[in-house]
Amino acid sequence: MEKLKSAVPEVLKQEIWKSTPAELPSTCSSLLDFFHHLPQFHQMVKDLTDPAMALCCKDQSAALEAKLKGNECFSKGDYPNALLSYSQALRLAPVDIDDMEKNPVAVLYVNRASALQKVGLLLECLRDCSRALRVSPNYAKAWFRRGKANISLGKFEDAIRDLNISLKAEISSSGKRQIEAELNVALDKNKGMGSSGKKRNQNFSEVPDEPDQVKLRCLFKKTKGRGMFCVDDVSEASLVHKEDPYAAIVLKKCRETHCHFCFNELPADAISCLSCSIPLYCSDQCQLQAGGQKFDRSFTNFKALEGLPDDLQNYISDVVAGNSTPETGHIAEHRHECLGFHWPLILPSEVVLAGRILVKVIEQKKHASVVSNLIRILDLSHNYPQLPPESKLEMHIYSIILVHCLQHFYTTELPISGIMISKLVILLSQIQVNSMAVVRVQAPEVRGPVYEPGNALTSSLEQVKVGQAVYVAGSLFNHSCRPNIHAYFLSRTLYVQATEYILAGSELELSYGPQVGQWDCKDRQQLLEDHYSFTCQCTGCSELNVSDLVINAYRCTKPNCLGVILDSTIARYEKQKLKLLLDAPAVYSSSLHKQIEKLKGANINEVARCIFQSDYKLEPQNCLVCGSYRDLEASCAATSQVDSCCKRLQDAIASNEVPNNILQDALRCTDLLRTILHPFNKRIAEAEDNLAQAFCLVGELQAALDHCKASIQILEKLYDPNHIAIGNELIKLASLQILVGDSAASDSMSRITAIFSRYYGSHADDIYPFLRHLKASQDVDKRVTLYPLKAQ
Ligand SMILES: C[S@@+](CC[C@H](N)C(=O)[O-])C[C@H]1O[C@@H](n2cnc3c(N)ncnc32)[C@H](O)[C@@H]1O
Repeated sequence: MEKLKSAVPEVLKQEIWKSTPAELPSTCSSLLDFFHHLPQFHQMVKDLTDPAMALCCKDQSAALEAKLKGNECFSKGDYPNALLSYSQALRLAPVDIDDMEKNPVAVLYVNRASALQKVGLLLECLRDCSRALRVSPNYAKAWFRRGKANISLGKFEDAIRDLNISLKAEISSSGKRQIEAELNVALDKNKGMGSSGKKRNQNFSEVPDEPDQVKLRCLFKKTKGRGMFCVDDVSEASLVHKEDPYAAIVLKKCRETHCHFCFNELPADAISCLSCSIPLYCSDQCQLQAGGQKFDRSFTNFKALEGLPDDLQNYISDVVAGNSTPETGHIAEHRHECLGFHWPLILPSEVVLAGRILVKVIEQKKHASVVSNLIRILDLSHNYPQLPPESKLEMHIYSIILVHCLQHFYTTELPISGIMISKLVILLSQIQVNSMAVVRVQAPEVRGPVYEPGNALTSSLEQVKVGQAVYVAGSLFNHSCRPNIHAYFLSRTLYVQATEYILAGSELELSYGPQVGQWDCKDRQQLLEDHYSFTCQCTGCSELNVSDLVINAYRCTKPNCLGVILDSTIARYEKQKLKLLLDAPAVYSSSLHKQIEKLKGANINEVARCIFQSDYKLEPQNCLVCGSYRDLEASCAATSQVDSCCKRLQDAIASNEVPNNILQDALRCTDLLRTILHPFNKRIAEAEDNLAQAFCLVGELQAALDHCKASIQILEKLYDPNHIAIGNELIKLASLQILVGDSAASDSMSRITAIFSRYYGSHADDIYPFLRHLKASQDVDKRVTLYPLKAQ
């Protein structure tokens, strides 16, 4: 990339840097023309698309090597490593579905199934046996292993069928004896079980009914462009929108850990793409959806299995067919990335995502051209004019490279022209503004019962980004730092839920990241400018709110005064909000009144009063209530010393070892912070939270509980008390209360349940499985804890 960039002549670079969307066809044509005459460019495209050089090809000898390593580990009883080696071998092994007798892939699946059975993963073992049988339906060992797994799962009737088929397929007499012995076990157990032996796989959890979605209307407003508005009143916790992505891609850092189609965590029996060694999937269904290929084996009587009764023939057909049914009209998103090309491995995710969108448009093309379809289908906003010059140049270059890579798959359907490239440049900037990060909750480790110390979780619940996706309708929700809706993901489906009662005709606004209570106005605005190139016009950034006044404020020097002292940058932002309010004469009186009422409603009247008493003068360094002066330079220097002490405590917590001197220092520093910062400053909440974790680790649970409460009390001033951030903190509190046997735990649990269902509806327990553990822990007999306890 850098080489191509530096090869571009200065004059052309300047043109591109300054280009507007209208000038794109011309700048794209010029760059395209320049690259067509540049040998370096042709070499780069060749390297990215030459199957002979591909890093992603299947490799028989590497697969064999991994298999042998797996066998070695297995024979030594090292089953976890055997599992890893067999998985690696499966990823690399070419799939030759014509070789049915002793197919190496089928052998690998059975080997992995054996390792899975050894580590107790029976369902995974069963699935791998079925996969082996899809490749080689008369593979006696696979039926045998399947039968054994079914016995362990208590599914004796299935086990008897598997073993009978295995017996028929097996040719050696020693093999037959082994199968017969296992068959006798299954028959005995089935007799003993009576009707319960008929049990089928009950692994599928019931999907709760989803309520009807709310009626939405897309309207245009001068400040934010198009946005989504509700037609009727929307009650709290209603599902307002649900959508599958137009296109999606797993993030590079999650390639080895999450399914490339649904983005769920990969199970131990993950499978790979049939044609290349890059994507990994959690199931046959995801593999099929993404790759569009399937072991297409309609079962016809195989010689070895001839003469079996009809019911067993049907059973074989069921197992061999699997449960993958391709949807009609489905477009496989990975197919074009897969013929030995390795550009999808090298190019940035958003460029590969643009490729997936373009391919979908090509595949959906009915009568119109690709270019006009691209505009019609993806009528999304973009930020091209606001992009930094270097990004404009990079988008030009990546668009040209992408179109050339795609041409190896689509030759005639994809014309390479300045216009085509210009549409791709716009598509890349649309992706930047409109794509959503698909997130998953990082599951905390749930440890054993509370009376078996050494169990732990104090850290906050983290959301990790696993994918990037474009939702066409979902892109029309604007941002607010005080959102009234919340987005979450199940698999790759977007769900949007109302977090409060919303009046008919109101705009439904999501948070693109920063929220009131999390950061101050200046930091929120900065992030939105940097990532999305817009100046936020939401109510959180244009109306006064207590949180923004106190979150980073200093304490008044006068004893007992709760007024805030702001530094000059924050004061500037808050003054701006006041100015907006005072400059709007028509709404002045009612709007000001409403805002002041809201501030009072926050139940910290002392802070709210500062707005009245300052005569609308928000002077930095002076208390907004009494005017007392604070030297902010000295205060800043004092708090930065505190920072290093907090850092030492955090490091100690991370190492699970908190020496007493570090804990005592942290206590002193937190006291010092209280003398400098406003009592509702977020840094005090963070210090209290660290102390809670540290006290927990040293086994002083009551002290931990007190600091945890102190932290939550501050956060409740910064956020709405029903905000999910408070819900997350309450989880820590509840787990501590349960540990010390505090009866207030049940109140905390009720609040947690209410908050999580506002944000996640009936999916809360599925997304946060530890909520179930926490609920179970209320029952003394089953107590578990999520909080870290003193190590034994
Ligand atoms: C994902 S799109 C939302 C739909 C967009 N308004 C449209 O007309 O297509 C994001 C863009 O909407 C605008 N936007 C969203 N929230 C905004 C806000 N709070 N203040 C100002 N502009 C906003 C910005 O132009 C941003 O780049």
